[in-house]
Amino acid sequence: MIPAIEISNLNKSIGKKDILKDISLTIYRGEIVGLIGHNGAGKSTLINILTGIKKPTQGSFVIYDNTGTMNKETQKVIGVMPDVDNLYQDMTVRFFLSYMSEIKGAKLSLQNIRELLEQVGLEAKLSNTRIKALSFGMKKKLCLAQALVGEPQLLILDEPTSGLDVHSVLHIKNLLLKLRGEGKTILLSSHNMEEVEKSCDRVAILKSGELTDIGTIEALIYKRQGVRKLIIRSSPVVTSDFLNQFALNIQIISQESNSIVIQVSDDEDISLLLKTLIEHSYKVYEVRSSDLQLKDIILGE
Ligand SMILES: Nc1ncnc2c1ncn2[C@@H]1O[C@H](COP(=O)(O)OP(=O)(O)OP(=O)(O)O)[C@@H](O)[C@H]1O
Repeated sequence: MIPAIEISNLNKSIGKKDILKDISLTIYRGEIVGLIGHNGAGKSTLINILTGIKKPTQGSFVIYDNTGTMNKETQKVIGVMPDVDNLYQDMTVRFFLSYMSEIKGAKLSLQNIRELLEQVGLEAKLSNTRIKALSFGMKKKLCLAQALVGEPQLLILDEPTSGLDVHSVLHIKNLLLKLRGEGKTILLSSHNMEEVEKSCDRVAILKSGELTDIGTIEALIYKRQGVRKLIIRSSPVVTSDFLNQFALNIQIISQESNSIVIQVSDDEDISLLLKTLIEHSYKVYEVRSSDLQLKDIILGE
């Protein structure tokens, strides 16, 4: 695995306030990493440091073999979404994208602009519209289109889907997965835990400026929960006597009037349980995971 971003002992203080505390983190090429944490945890500050908007107080980082500050080489490698408020409101969409591509040393044809807009889910006919006439969601997609100018190897995206409708969120998620398939690296911050669960390979958790954990979602959940749990709703409800009678290697953790929560360590045990229930004319209405989700992890932080 080759690193795309290597952050070493990064600190950021403003006045007497420590905003980022000793962050060390490696993001590998070709992965999507989600940066999550409460409001004020330091996500935007970290992203702003990596994208050259803010300077760290201490520590260093390497992006695609370029150390520290944003130079021309790094700029070519990174695609960054600007803040919606920083868009040039009087420019047309087309002029804005051409202008931004020139800054990056890329040249966009009208066809390239149309393709970029379509990629982010904007209609190509919007290319002659002034930015101030776009809705918030459209502006947000334009910001993403700008990040994609020049086909950068690394995308650093601060809340790319906040404020977007469900279709657009899905569209952007699929776009990010497609880009990852092409070998791009993506670091994104988000409060949308479902989006993070569905698109990120690993998740980094920031809490009050500290990196408290990083790993795959499964690893983060397993670390906190330790075991796999399933809810089974059936008629009649399954009892421990039933499990003992058939020597099923399953432990009941809790029981409701119409369902049980079981702890399992092997998929085969689930299969055997369901088979036994059906053979004994049990009606199984629902089998679902009661595993923690990312939102539970954040709530527990
Ligand atoms: N210019 C500044 N001066 C003083 N404090 C600041 C400044 N910018 C950010 N902070 C503080 O730094 C901390 C981290 O802010 P940051 O915007 O990085 O958090 P975040 O995790 O992105 O939050 P959110 O999820 O709300 O966007 C907050 O406590 C914030 O008040």
